[in-house]
Amino acid sequence: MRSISLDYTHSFIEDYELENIKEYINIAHNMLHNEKGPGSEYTGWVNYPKEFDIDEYERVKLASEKIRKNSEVFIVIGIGGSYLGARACIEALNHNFYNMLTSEKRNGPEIYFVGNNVSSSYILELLELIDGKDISINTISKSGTTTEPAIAFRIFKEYIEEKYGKEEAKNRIYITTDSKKGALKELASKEGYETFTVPDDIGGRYSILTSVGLLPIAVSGLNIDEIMNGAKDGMEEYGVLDLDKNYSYQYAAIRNVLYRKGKEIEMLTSYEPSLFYLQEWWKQLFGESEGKDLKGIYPSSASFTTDLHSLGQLIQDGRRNIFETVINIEEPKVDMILKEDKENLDGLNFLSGKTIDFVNKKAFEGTLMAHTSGGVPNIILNIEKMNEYNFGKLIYFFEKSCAISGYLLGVNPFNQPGVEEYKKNMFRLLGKPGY
Ligand SMILES: O=P(O)(O)OC[C@H]1O[C@](O)(CO)[C@@H](O)[C@@H]1O
Repeated sequence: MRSISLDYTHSFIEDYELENIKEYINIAHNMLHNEKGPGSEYTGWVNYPKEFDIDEYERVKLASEKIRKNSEVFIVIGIGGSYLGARACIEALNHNFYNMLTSEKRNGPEIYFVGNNVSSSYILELLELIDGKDISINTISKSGTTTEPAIAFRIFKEYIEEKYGKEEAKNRIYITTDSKKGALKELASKEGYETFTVPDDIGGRYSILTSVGLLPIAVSGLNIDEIMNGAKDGMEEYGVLDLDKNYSYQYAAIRNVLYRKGKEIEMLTSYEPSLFYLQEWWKQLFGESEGKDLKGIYPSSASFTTDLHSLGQLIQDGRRNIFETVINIEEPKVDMILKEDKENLDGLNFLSGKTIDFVNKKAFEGTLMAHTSGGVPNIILNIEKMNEYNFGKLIYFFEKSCAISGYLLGVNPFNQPGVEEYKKNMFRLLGKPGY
């Protein structure tokens, strides 16, 4: 039994439909593995779990230990692929109320993310929140020129220098950026900050398993060795060119078949609120990779049962253009049994002796029945338990299926030319020289 498995028996897809697409999967696999497809210069993530720079990896661990010792607050500055992966992992695997725990219980600094918007209230209220606490910051930007994190870094650099002085600030500022170029690289070299690299051949949205994700994840106390072990096993399991055995390729194939049948919206759902940022990370991965050349599945997400009371109506009875992919965590982190109540005023005694997760699983089963009876195809991704190992494997599962899916669609899954449009307009409106 594999720790992550895919069940497409509720997707309304017949085996022969997958059989029909097998040859295209083979082509996509060869394009990716032989570096013959568009964007092949950004496929360094494919072998990364086995070929990463061990010296840098050890430096990440040392830096994380130092930060855990000298900081009550750790600030992660970055946007898109430069923060979503770390946030997804930290939230999925740590306590649901991590930042609110006492420091003894949390066993690591509070972690906040900034530079992923341009909200003055957000930035200033964060500064207010951390006032008086010892902090370190990690600015992450592959290009080193993205406006949102650049503004946040300017503000937090000044804050930290005023608080500690320029010399001590150097012990508390960590930069993750390109190995050679960009404003951030230049600034880091000039100021003498400890620097980590985003490999040249790995784009932002595929970078979670590099220092980009690993430093913040390690600061939160999670075991990054286990994450990399999971990714390494994922690399083996999802490298097999056999559609019958490769769940990652099955996921790519099923999405493609559904898209051709007019299912243009995919909703990634979960019954664990701690997976909210995993869903956000997934949206960037698939949205930026596939949404181009007037094509692409629209990646959306929902948190159940919460959103069953809002979006549920639309899914059940609205336009039939949606399919769902459900992340089903088989074993919850913790659980409790519901007790018998003598008076039973709420009428819930029929549940006594059952666990809360039992109720959650029945909600999942009931929703699956309802939505499939409403004609909504469901793909189920069963994950035995959300731990570091399975998280690393899941990341690799999605990255691999996204690349294959992009090639099946006939797009370059590794560029994002459309993102530039808003930036150009914003710069022009702000009066940036050259725009
Ligand atoms: O790491 P950078 O260069 O700051 O880019 C951040 C994000 O901005 C984008 O380039 C565009 O949104 C993403 O692809 C990337 O993840």
